[in-house]
Amino acid sequence: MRPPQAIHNWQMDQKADLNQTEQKPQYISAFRALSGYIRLHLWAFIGVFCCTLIAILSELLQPFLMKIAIDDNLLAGKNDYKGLLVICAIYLALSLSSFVFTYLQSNLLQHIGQSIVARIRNQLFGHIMKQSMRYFDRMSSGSLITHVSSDTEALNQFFNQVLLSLFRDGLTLIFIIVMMFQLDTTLALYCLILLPIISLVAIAFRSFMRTTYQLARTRLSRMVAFVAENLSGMNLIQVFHQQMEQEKQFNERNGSYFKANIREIRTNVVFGRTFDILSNLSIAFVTWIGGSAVLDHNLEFGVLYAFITYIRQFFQPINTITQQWNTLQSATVAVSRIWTVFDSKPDITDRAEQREVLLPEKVKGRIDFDDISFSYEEGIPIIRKLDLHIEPGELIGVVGTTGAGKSSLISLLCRFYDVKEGRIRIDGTDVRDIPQSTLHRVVGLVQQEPFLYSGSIIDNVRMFDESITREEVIQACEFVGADSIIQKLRNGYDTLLSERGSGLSAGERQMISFARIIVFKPKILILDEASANLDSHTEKLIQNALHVVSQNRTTIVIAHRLSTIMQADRIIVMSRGEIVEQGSHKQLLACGGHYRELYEHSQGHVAV
Ligand SMILES: Nc1ncnc2c1ncn2[C@@H]1O[C@H](COP(=O)(O)OP(=O)(O)OP(=O)(O)O)[C@@H](O)[C@H]1O
Repeated sequence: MRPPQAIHNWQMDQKADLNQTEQKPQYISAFRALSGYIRLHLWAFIGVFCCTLIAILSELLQPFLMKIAIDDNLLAGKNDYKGLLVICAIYLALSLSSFVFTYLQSNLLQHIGQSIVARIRNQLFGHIMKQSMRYFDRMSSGSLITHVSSDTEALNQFFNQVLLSLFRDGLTLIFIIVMMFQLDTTLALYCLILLPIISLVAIAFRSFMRTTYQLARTRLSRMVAFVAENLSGMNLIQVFHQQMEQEKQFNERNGSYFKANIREIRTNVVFGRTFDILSNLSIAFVTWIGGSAVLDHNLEFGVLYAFITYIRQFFQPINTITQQWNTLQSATVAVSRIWTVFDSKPDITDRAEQREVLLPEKVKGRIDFDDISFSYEEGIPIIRKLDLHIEPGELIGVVGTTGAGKSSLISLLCRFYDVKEGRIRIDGTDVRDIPQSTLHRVVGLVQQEPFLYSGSIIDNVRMFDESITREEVIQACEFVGADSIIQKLRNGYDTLLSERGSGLSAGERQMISFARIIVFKPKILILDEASANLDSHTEKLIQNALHVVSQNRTTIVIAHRLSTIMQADRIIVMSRGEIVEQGSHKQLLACGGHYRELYEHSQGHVAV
């Protein structure tokens, strides 16, 4: 069976990429989406707020303390050494407090952020797992991986950078302004004149930085997509000697990413330095205005000193908040992308009023396809009015040309999709009335490309179900004849398979799936035969395995080699979603129709 989502992966990745750049951030809905999670950690957030408050106050009181030391002690000529010592001690205590509470605040916020992101990641994965096949036809695996990895990472940055900055820098700004007004209203008002200029510069840079940031991200994702595509098509590249060509294309993409990065860095540096210049201009301005006031004895020197320190501190938070803008934007886009996934509902669900109408151990295995019709897309029929009735224990072979609808028929029986018209019944019960967990215990599937997980052979046969013993697994493998294959592997049953069982041939993987069937004992077995040419030894092993596994089971075999199903009780010949012939091998040969044609092709060693 062809994995449906593989068809348009590349094209869809491109689409996903375009969507990523086109999507506009929607701040309010993003905050609304996250608010439920934030509420769960409300007390911790209040803790962060308090720590931030104490840390900022500790920091901002230091210049004020210096002002007291200068004006009330040093310049007052009191020679109060003890008072000076007390001020120094308080200064140190404030520094310590600032250090401790900044540490607590950022640790607490990191902890909240990581917990929220871990929870969202879990929910997202769980949600994706519940989707039906139609969803995976629409979504590329690449974009789903992006949602679970990069998008949740963007959220992580939101909590650890943006939120931290909004808390800390926002409050710092407010407190600096309050302290300035506290010290001297006139001088504070002069400083506020600077605010519109600072804001204009920040806004101008923000849009410029957004463009350079997005350019760099788009070029990075194009480069990553290129690498991923090349890795998956490596054999093709090597067969066609395309290494040099691909290297050239990679160099181009890498070069343009490099340029975009340099542009982004340059913009950031220019922005940072512009702020430095603005900060120095402000200091010069305040020194001139404040200094004149000091000379005229209208202002105390300590106040001027504190003002200059506050001006220096004033620019830092504005700078940081502006720099966080891009992170805020990508986090907002990530939230809307994640919530689009959360919004999708599986179209195959258990009916609410479902009762356990079918007991898996009591199933006899009768299957009825009652005049079923089906299409993946509206207006393109794949199965048309197909009527087929299979007796318990029957072995049915299904043959037909490529695209005839054989795999689709099986997908409908497994309820990966629902029929458009008609119904499919198992022992008289409509599959839509059978809970999916029961249905999948009744119907066992050995796929054309069986999926093996990273893990040992034992775990792959028992699907990590620890209640199935090692002995049962070994017995099952011996029963289907997979034992001889497994014994040849380096560590026998404990051999660790790499991702998707890539160390084994298609035939060997199918043999392991046969053992799964024995272990899980489904009453109905579907085999989508491996279409790859198998060596005669493995082919014989598979035929023997099929023979033993099909005993006392209703078995449907989608055959790519007629030799597999010549002994079947009945052979169904499909063409364009319809059954065009059915009967035994001999009867169909005698008819001289489609089957005979297929048989003659196969005798000429052409795959069916
Ligand atoms: N997920 C899908 N989305 C849209 N169309 C699909 C999907 N899967 C299959 N099709 C289309 O449905 C038709 C029947 O496909 P199906 O895989 O059932 O044929 P098949 O007889 O099993 O072919 P093969 O022997 O090559 O596996 C084909 O035209 C195919 O392109």
